[in-house]
Amino acid sequence: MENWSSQARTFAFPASWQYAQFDPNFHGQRPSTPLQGQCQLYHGCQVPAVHPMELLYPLHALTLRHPVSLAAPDGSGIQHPLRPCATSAQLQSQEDTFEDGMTSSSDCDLPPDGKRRRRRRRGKRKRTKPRPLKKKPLPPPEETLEERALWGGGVLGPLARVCDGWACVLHDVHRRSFVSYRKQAFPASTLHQWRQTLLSRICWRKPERPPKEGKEQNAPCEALLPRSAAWLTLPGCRCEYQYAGLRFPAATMPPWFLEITDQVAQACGLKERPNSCNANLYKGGMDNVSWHCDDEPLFDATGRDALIISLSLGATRSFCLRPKDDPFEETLLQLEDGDLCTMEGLCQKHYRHRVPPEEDVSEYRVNLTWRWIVQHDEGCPFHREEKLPSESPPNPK
Ligand SMILES: O=C(O)CCC(=O)C(=O)O
Ligand SMILES: [Fe+2]
Repeated sequence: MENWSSQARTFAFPASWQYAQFDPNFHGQRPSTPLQGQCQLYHGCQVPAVHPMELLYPLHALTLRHPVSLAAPDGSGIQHPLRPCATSAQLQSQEDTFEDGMTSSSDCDLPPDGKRRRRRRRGKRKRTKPRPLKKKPLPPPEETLEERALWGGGVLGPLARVCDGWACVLHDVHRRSFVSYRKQAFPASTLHQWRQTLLSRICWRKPERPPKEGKEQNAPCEALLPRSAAWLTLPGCRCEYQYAGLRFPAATMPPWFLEITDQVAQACGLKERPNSCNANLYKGGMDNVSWHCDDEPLFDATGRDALIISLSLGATRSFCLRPKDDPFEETLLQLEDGDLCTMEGLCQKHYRHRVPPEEDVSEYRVNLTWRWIVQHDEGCPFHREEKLPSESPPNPK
């Protein structure tokens, strides 16, 4: 259990936040630290943010009601762990306000077969103004954890419930979506070494399109992905990872990468090693990943419970999640060096997530997200005609 008073930090709430909502399960107890500002804020209740106010709060995660224009605090000396997600100009941009984040660079643009289709233009002009965010009806309830246990990587989840050191960030039974979070699972020296090795030994790719014919010879290439990435699988697997119209062939996890994988698996209490990992390199604050869900057929994460485990190394970046049916309910997490974070259950079916651009960040960040391939590509030696069966917990004794 976290100690509230020793971890208290000060940050500012801009007036434009309509609500701040704390997940009652997040720390499991009310803060003893007094809150500065015009209203009391307790665990598990919503309060209108009347005016920019300061809170003394040991906060790791926050669920917000839009609009989330995170103004930088202007008072000097205020420590601000919730840094602005973007400049106000960027907040006005399509990226932030599109209903579905379906910008041309969005990673969730692909149909389920993974092939990008050209949309036919019917003489309509390209939309220049963002479509307003819209709340949709709540989807029907998913099976509860009592009705069907959450079973991933050989553990009965959510991880925050069963594994020491983990905190709950999101516990959405209705949408069977859970996010767990763990700090300081590894010593600083290990993190430093992992980061150096990953930076130098992963074959990072940043796909680009060369300038169109007729353009100047040394005109810059167009970046097709706002970050660098790599895709790793267990030895023998040759599944490609396709997203955003791009294809990442499998690189086999080398022994040093398997070592990192196993240490992370141990910190999660896993009984089984994940069989793939998507790696992202953010070379500065403008590298980002837009709203998307990891719904590629390889993982079948919208059809069954899926566990995705993320390790962050280097720069602190914001990680945001919001339900597909309610883009106004946003959960914001600051992922710091060494932080572990999961997405569990049907998170990919019901939520989208992103790492927004942050102008004030200059350091590199490496992020590894381990997953389980359950439907191997046809060209992969592990391919089977039928999908692998869903995991199920052992029979109760
Ligand atoms: O960098 C992150 O924290 C998220 C990466 C992500 O969403 C992905 O690889 O699908
Ligand atoms: Fe993702």
